[in-house]
Parts: sequence; structure tokens; C-alpha cells
Amino acid sequence: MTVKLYLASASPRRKELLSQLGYDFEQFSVDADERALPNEAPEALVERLARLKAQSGVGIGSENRPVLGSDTIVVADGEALGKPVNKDDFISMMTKLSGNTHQVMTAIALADNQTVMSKTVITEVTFKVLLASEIEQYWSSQEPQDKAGGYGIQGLGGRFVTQLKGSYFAVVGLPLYETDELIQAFMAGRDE
Ligand SMILES: Cc1cn([C@H]2C[C@H](O)[C@@H](COP(=O)(O)OP(=O)(O)OP(=O)(O)O)O2)c(=O)[nH]c1=O
Repeated sequence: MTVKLYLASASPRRKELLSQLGYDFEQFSVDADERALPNEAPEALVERLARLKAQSGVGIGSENRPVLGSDTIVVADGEALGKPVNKDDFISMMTKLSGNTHQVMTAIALADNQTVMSKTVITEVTFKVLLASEIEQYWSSQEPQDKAGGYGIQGLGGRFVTQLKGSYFAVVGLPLYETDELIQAFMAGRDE
């Protein structure tokens, strides 16, 4: 079975991760309002956004390929942390993560003009206790700005992580095993 997909994402990391699965795909970005609904639980939010991104991508490409959308949020003490809007926001995020275990939730969704399927992967990440000077220095590196929770495990932020339970790839932006499974299940349903 030849699988051809669209990746509805602006993220270079997701592109690189999806390449690891070896499928033929094209990437384009979609605009999605990423704000939470009133009283929306983090798990519901992340899955809704992945589905929204996938469904917003249907009809953009010239072929009727399934569209993959994904979203990642960091959840500390039940609170969803998005990308830091400024330095103060970043410092408050790092203060919550320092010396604690948080959850990284990544949802993936596949959609075409008939179906949408999705899955959420939750990974537990533990940070060492961070010094104020480390937080300050990390902000200056400019790595945190476009990352959910204000850090990148695949970059300079990797040194803060003392333990991880779950999928490293999901933390970076796309869980490889679960994405492959979802693609296979979606394609099997299409062939029926
Ligand atoms: C926690 C963490 C997040 N991130 C990234 C993954 C996501 O790209 C980003 C979370 O933002 P998202 O809104 O999920 O994705 P995005 O805006 O980068 O791309 P798009 O919506 O177009 O698909 O944070 C890391 O790269 N490393 C990490 O360790």
C-alpha cells in the first residue's frame, strides 16, 4: 500500500519526525485558533486542536490525501502551558516545571473529507531544580520562544530533564509509533 499524506503543520520538527516514517508527504500550514474553550480540560483541548488542524487542511492540497494535524501542550499541575508570550510568562513556566514532574500531551489526527481519527499520547517529564541564572540564560538562547511549555527537549532544554516516561518523539512534536499506527488504521478503513 502506497501511503501519501499531507502534513498540516508549520513545524520543521514535525516534518523531520514524519520523514522518519518513510511516507510520501507534502507539508503546508493551517491557521487554527489555539485558545482553550471555557472549562476545557487539557486533554480535550489538545485533541480538539489536532483534529481542527487536520480538518482545516482538508481540501487545501490538490489530491484527496489524508491530512495529518498535531498539537502539543505542556501540563503542570493540571494547567495547560502553551508557548511563552514574553519573558515573564517564560519565567513563571520554568518556576512551575523546576524540580517537578509535568505531562506533555501530544495529539495527532488524520482527516479526509469523510473521516477523522485521532489519538492523544501523554508523556511524564521530570525537571531538575533550576537556578534563576539557568532560566535567565535559557531565555537568552531564544530556544524557548516557539515551544509549548517554553522548552525544547531536543535542544538546550534537554539538560533539564532527569526522567521521561512515555514517548520522547511525542515531546518533540510527533509520536512516531502512534502516528504510524494511526496512519495504518486510517488507510485500512479507507480501503474497506
Ligand atoms: C515540550 C516541547 C515542545 N516542543 C514544540 C513541539 C511543537 O512544535 C511546539 C508546540 O506547538 P504546537 O502549537 O503544537 O505546534 P507548532 O505551532 O510548532 O506547529 P503547528 O501548529 O503548525 O503544527 O513545541 C518541542 O519542540 N520540544 C519540546 O520539548
